[in-house]
This record gives sequence, C-alpha cells and structure tokens, in this order.
Amino acid sequence: MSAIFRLLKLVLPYKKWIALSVFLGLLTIASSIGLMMTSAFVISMAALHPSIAEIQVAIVGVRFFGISRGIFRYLERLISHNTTFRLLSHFRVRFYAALEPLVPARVAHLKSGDLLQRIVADIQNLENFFVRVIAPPSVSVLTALLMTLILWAYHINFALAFITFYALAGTIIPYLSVQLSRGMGKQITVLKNQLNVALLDHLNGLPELLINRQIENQEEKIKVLNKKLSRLQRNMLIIDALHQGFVTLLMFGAVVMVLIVGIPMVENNMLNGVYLAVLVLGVMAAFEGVLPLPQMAQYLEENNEAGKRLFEIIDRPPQVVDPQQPIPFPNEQPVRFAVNNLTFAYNNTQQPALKNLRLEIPYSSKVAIVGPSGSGKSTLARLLIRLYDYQSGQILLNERELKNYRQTDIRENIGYASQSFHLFTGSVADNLHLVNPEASERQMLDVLRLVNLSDLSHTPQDTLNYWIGEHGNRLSGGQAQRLALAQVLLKNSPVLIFDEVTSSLDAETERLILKNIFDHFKEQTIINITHRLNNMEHYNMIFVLNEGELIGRGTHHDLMRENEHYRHLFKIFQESLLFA
Ligand SMILES: Nc1ncnc2c1ncn2[C@@H]1O[C@H](COP(=O)(O)OP(=O)(O)OP(=O)(O)O)[C@@H](O)[C@H]1O
Repeated sequence: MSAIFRLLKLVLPYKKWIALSVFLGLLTIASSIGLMMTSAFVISMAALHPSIAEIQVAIVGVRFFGISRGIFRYLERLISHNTTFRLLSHFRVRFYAALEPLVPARVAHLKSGDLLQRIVADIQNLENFFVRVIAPPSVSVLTALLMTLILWAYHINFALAFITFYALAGTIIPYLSVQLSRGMGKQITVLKNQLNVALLDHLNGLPELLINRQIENQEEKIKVLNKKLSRLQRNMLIIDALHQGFVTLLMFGAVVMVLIVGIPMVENNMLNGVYLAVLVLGVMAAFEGVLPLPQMAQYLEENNEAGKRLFEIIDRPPQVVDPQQPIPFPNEQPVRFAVNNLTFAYNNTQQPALKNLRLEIPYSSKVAIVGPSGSGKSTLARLLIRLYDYQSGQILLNERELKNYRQTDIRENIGYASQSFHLFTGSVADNLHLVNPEASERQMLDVLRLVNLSDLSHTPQDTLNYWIGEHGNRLSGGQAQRLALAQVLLKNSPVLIFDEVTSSLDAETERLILKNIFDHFKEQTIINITHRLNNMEHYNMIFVLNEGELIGRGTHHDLMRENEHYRHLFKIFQESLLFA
C-alpha cells in the first residue's frame, strides 16, 4: 500500500476542504439519525393520543432534520466533488510536469496507449480516492462516536450493544471483502489498461488490419479482454452485494441487542417505551455510516495500483538534466559543433549506437551525414539537440560543452525536423503558428514557397487555410513532410538539422527544395541526415557513418575518389533511382 501513503501526502494541501466535506458527511448522517429518532418519537407518542403540545417540538424536529438532511447531503456532494476535481487536476499537473523531462529517453519503450491510459484512466481512477477511500472511514468513525454518546446518555449497555455490531460491520466485513476481492482491483486496472491499448492499436492500425485481413483476429483479442474484464467486474458486484447483505444483518443484530437491553428496562420503568423505539430507529440510521466501507476496501486496491503505475513514471530520473548554472545560447551568432570521442548507448542496450565519434561542423557550413540504416545518424542528431545525453566524450557548441546549455535554449535555437514528425489537426497556418505564433502570413507563405508547397490550394490565402485533416491525412506523404520541414524553417534558427525529411519526395522536388534552403539560409549551419545521396556536390562536408563509427569525411568528389564505402552507397542510390 506504499502508493496510498504517497497519494495521501499529495492530498495534504487539500486537508481543509477534505475536513469540511467529512464534517458535512457527518452532519448528513446526523440529520438522518435525528430524522429517524424524531419520527419514531412522533409515531410512538401518537399511539398514546397525547396533546399536540407534547409532540410539537418533535414535529418541528422531523421537518428540520428532513430538510437539513437534503441540504447537508447537497453541500457534502458539492464540496466533495469540488475537492475531487481539484485533486484530479493537481494529480494531472504533477504527472504531466514529471513526464515532460522524461520524453523521449525514459518513456521510449512505453506504448502510446499505455501512456495515455496512465495520464487519463489511471488519474481518473483516483477520482474515487477521496470520495470512496479517504472520506468514508472518517465519517464512519465520527458517526460511531456520535451514536455511542447518544446511546450512552440513556444507558451504557445500549452504547456497548451498538458499538459491538457497528465495529464488526466496519472492520470484519471490509476485511472479508478485501480477502474475497484480493487481486481483483489490480486485475481490473491492468485489464482496463490492456483493453484501452488494444483498442487504440486497433483504431490506429485499422487500414493495415483491413488490408491484411486481420480485423477479426484483432477483434477477437479485444473481445477476450472485454469478457475477462466484465467477468471480474461482475464478481466485484457480487461481493459488493454480499457486503450490503451482511451489513444489514449486523444492523438488525444491533437492533435485537438494543431491544434485549431495552425491553427489561421498559418493564422495570427505567425507560419510557417511546424512547426504546427512538433508540432502535436511531441505531438503524447510524449504520448508514458503515455502508460505504466494504467498497472502500476494493477501491483502495484499485487506487493503489493506479498510484503505483503513475509513480513508476514520476520516479524515473530524467536522462537529460539541465546544468545548475546554464550558459546563454549564442543566438545572433553562427554556430559550430565539435564532436570529440563521442560514445553513446541507449539505456536498454549494451551495444553503443555511436563509438568514439570525432567530427567538426564549421560555422554556417552545409553538411550531410550519410550511412546505411542503423549506422547512428539519427542518434547523432538526437544528441546534438539534447534529447539524450552522451555517456563519454564531448559535444562542443561554439567551444562550450553542450551539457552547459539549457535544454529549452538548445531547442529554441536549433531547428530539428525528424523523420517521425507529428502534424496537428487544423489548417496549414495552425500548424505553422505552432512553431512561431508571431509569424505573419507573408513569412508563412515564404517558407511554404521554399518547400514548394505554396500552391496547395488556388490562392495563397486558401493554402494557409487549407484543412490538413487528422495528423495531416488530407496531405500526401510528401506534402506532409514538406509542411513539417516548413515548420522548422519558420523558426529561422541559427542551426537546422534535417533527419530524412525529403525521403518521400521525388529526386527533382528534393533537389529544388534543398537548393531553395541552401540559397535562403546562407548564414545558418545546416546538417542533413540522409540515405539519399542526391545533390551531394552541394555540401561543404559529408560524414559517412557505419555501425556507429565515422568511416569517411570529405566533399563528394573526395569521397568518390577515396572512400570505397561511400562509392558503394552512391552506387546503390543511383541504382535505386533506376527502379523508382
Ligand atoms: N530508442 C532507442 N533505444 C534503443 N536503441 C535504439 C533506439 N533508437 C535507435 N536505436 C539503435 O541505435 C542504433 C542507431 O540507430 P539510428 O536511429 O541512429 O540509426 P540511423 O542511422 O538513423 O538509421 P535509419 O537511417 O534507419 O534512420 C540502431 O542499432 C538502433 O537499433
């Protein structure tokens, strides 16, 4: 239950609201008790044909408690829901703030559905934490105290009879419920997660499933998960119904005991018979306090599991940490990189993705990084923008180690277009404004022109307003890539890193766009990571990687002359053009 203690710490800032809600919960049950007791008094007295004056106060009491019960219940629900929503937003903000520095290094292995499940469903699950886990035991203890005091005022034996059965209903029944439902809460949370992940996978991969005729298999998987979840939830409900039955049984046990104590007292004129009815109904009403306890035990387990899954993410130390005293980014100046003996392995791998890499990227140069798939090209780009930090060696940005710059400064000043970009549902202009909210129409149209996308619609205005659909699905692969490229160009950063951003374009469009970019961004340092050895003569320097090592450097002509590996890559690319 370690997660529960940590969740309790998180709710501490809301203790005043929680106390108020618990107090209102107590007042609601106290009103129920009052209503039952005064009603019992009025009905029993009425059988004795008293004058109206004798029951006048009790009649007012019935009215008062009848109304106050409704009002207190309303206020209790208002405050408890208000507190719950505040708590949920507090949990969400905490989780999101902790998640941000972990992306992508520490969450790369999680499925997107799993992450979504944690940030949405697991946090939503904690909705029950306050309403069904924290508040009910507090209210039930206070109710026990209140009723014990009332009964004690008549005779200690009434109080003892009540508290014995009440305590049994408040401890043994929830304990049995925990035993019966042990593991179910955890299984329900896990199954809900699996079901959501499977559903999300299903929806995202619908076209592929259709093409490969796998829809039925996938649906079968979802059905099996759904069945398992329904079976568990039904079992939970059966256990829940059993509790309600046993609590009612114990309530009647308490009533019988109060009668056993009270009847001889009435016979011996130690107690007015009217009050016996009053006490019996009061005892029945007080059991409302223990009714939610068995359910609390079930939610405790579910919340503990949801909490564990959230803390498991929050507790991960970020892979990249900002320096204590960051140095300012040299914006306004051209940028150069020097990479010395750089070695880097991803957390979950033994084999380094980059080994003893040594290269320089001069001021305002245009360099290409080429190599076969898996040779470490994208890894180098990720290190240059500090998405990951390297284990040994150095990356210097204008002679200062990269780790001395703040991550946000680096990402603000280095434009990075990766092969796995994400376009948002909206217009072309919406997506461009995401990277530069201040950009004017003219600036946006300029970058669209550079990437050959300004004629997406009939007029420039229509192009900016063009609705690209969900994740850009109203664009072709090449158009989407060009829009992602336009986003980065709009940042106008001193460094531009492109990672396979022209892979979906035909050779001519690719040539045109690269020419536009090189002509327009003369001062900028441009690093292009590419498989496609197209227009290579335009680069000042080309680095050739293989299995994480640098195996060649130079201009296209130098490399064609001296580097067999490069010649081989170039030949393969030329051949691929013949078959394109
Ligand atoms: N997040 C990751 N976790 C673990 N290993 C990774 C991760 N990303 C890449 N790798 C591994 O690191 C090595 C280099 O990968 P990288 O993506 O840098 O290659 P690449 O040259 O860019 O390939 P491609 O041209 O196919 O994009 C590969 O062996 C790859 O399997």
